[in-house]
Amino acid sequence: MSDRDEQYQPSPVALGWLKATADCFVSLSRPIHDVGTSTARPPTPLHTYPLIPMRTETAMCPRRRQQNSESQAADEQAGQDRPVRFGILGAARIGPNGLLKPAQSHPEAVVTTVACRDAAKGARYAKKWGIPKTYAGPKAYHDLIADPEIDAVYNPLPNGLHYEWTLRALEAGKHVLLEKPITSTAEEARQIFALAEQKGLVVLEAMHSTFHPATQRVREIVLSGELGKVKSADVAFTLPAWLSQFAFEKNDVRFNYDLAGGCGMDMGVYPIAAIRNATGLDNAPFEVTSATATPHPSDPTRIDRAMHATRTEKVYRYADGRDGKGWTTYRYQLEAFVSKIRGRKPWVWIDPDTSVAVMATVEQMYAKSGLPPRRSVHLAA
Ligand SMILES: NC(=O)C1=CN([C@@H]2O[C@H](COP(=O)(O)OP(=O)(O)OC[C@H]3O[C@@H](n4cnc5c(N)ncnc54)[C@H](OP(=O)(O)O)[C@@H]3O)[C@@H](O)[C@H]2O)C=CC1
Ligand SMILES: O=C1OC[C@@H](O)[C@H](O)[C@H]1O
Repeated sequence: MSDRDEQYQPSPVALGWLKATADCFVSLSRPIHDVGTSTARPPTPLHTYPLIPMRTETAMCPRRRQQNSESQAADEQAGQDRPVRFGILGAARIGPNGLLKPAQSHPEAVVTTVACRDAAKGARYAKKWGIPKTYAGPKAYHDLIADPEIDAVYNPLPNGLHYEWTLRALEAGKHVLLEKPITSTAEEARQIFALAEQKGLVVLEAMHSTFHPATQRVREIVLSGELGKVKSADVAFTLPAWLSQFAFEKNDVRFNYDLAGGCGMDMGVYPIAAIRNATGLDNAPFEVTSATATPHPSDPTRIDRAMHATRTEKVYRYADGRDGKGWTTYRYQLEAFVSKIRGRKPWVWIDPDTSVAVMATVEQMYAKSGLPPRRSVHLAA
């Protein structure tokens, strides 16, 4: 086993995630006996970046000194000499896992601000997570987006608000880490990426599962052809009903049609993204030939709940015994997002066309199932 191999051995944590949430079953023409080890090199939780770029200023000639102070000024202007400053739109439940905890171990990311419509809730959230600045009230989201001391916005609003608030953030010159599902329609996703490109800003759909090394390893194995050609693929994401009642409130945003809820939106995007990723069909048009929705009792003609399939996967371990101490998918995702903002090449990236393609598949799924299309909404404030 080479040094490179030791860097990466998928962990049981990763496979636990795959088993519990998104089983990806790719049927290959040869049986899986031994899938080998990764040739790719994911970022390791052990590496660090210098926070402040090192500058040595010994006896410089005046010309050099001038150039140096110019480039220093440019760096400062671009904010390259300090961490990316994040603001969160809404005191959302996903905030801690999605950004706050990953940022604690990322030397180039800091969450400085949260905006919450309710002042007391916002203050509790800020205190609990050590966020120095809070905006509250009906203009809170506007205030956060207009804040010149924020470089990137994390948008974990309900699905139906993803589109509007991401466009607003981009218009204000902020990079956006945007929760899944990216938007309510594929066309909205296209518009978001078009605006980001026009403004030279980074938008990433927070499809965190894509960023785990185990996910990338599955892709690598399948695409290498070492196990033969793909014959079929079967992916499912399930949440046990007994857990659902603890995880979600009765009026949860997931079950709210007016906020673009529904299981296909909330959980369906993961299997669609996983199957695209594992088979390398990232942006290929998929034809949804049939879809059947199980109605949700709260809104049976518009909201769907889940069906599921299961699959057991082989268990992998870190060669160096780092079991359980590796990064979460969200942390790998933040690594990629910050790298992109800083002009480095992220180890894994989600192509805008892939996010659009996933959304197009979701749209087709709803159309085939007979449920109405999801729509984005505008916040009154
Ligand atoms: N990547 C992942 O693993 C996960 C991603 N998600 C995604 O994150 C998003 C939010 O999910 P979750 O954190 O569970 O949701 P929450 O209900 O906890 O948070 C949503 C936030 O949206 C704000 N909001 C603004 N307008 C409304 C409105 N009309 N009704 C309700 N809330 C509103 C609220 O902010 P305020 O504080 O201002 O009241 C609230 O905190 C979804 O898009 C979901 O798909 C969710 C869970 C996991
Ligand atoms: O990862 C997740 O797990 C449960 C879902 O309801 C949630 O929104 C999703 O992103």
